[in-house]
Amino acid sequence: MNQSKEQRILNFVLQNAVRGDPCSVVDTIDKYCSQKEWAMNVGDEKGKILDKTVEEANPSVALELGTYCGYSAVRISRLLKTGARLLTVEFNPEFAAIAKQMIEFAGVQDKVKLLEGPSEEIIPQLKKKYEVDTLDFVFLDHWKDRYTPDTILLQECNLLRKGSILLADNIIFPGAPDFLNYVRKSPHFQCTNYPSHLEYMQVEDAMEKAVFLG
Ligand SMILES: COCc1ccccc1-c1cc(O)c2[nH]cnc(=O)c2c1
Ligand SMILES: [Mg+2]
Repeated sequence: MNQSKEQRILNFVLQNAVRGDPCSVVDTIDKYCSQKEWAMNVGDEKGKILDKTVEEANPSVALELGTYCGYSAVRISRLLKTGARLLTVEFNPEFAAIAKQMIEFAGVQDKVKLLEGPSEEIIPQLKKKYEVDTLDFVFLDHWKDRYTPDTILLQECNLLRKGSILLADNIIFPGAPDFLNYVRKSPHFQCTNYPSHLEYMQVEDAMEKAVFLG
């Protein structure tokens, strides 16, 4: 049975990156996906915006929606302070299996908890099942049509606190117009747009930061 693209990405990392070195894993995925096969990792250009936002948030508890191969989970967790943790949600079981191995190879498994299932089912479980009080940082990088309902759900579940930082990928491409509308019109969010490019391409994209005001 021939391999998936995601399996090929993982294999390239296992053979070329340094075990236990998150930066080497991130750089190796970028090398493969810019030179051999495009894949929907946030990439290095938008990754630098992600890094800055994570450093600004300095989260004790972070949530990622959309793990894919684990690129941004490794990228985020490498910046977390001692004792801080990242919960990352992936709906696709094949992607989750790849990401689990990627996270373990990078050596960040003690900081990252991979939750497999639909975000709309997992978000309401975060407080009781995963012992979350509130989220300091949320990276939205899953299905664009879930950005708005999941942002509303996070509020309904009292998972945001004054100052919680949301960062959303793919604001332009594939695009999340309803999310942009929602957060920019809401009195509960202070928004900032970060123009960038689609990963590994010379196509316009952007990220949107939305700080919850309480
Ligand atoms: C499956 O489409 C892949 C694709 C094709 C063309 C342009 C953009 C994308 C794209 C890029 C991303 O960063 C993404 N991030 C998260 N969930 C996505 O579905 C996603 C899609
Ligand atoms: Mg994306």
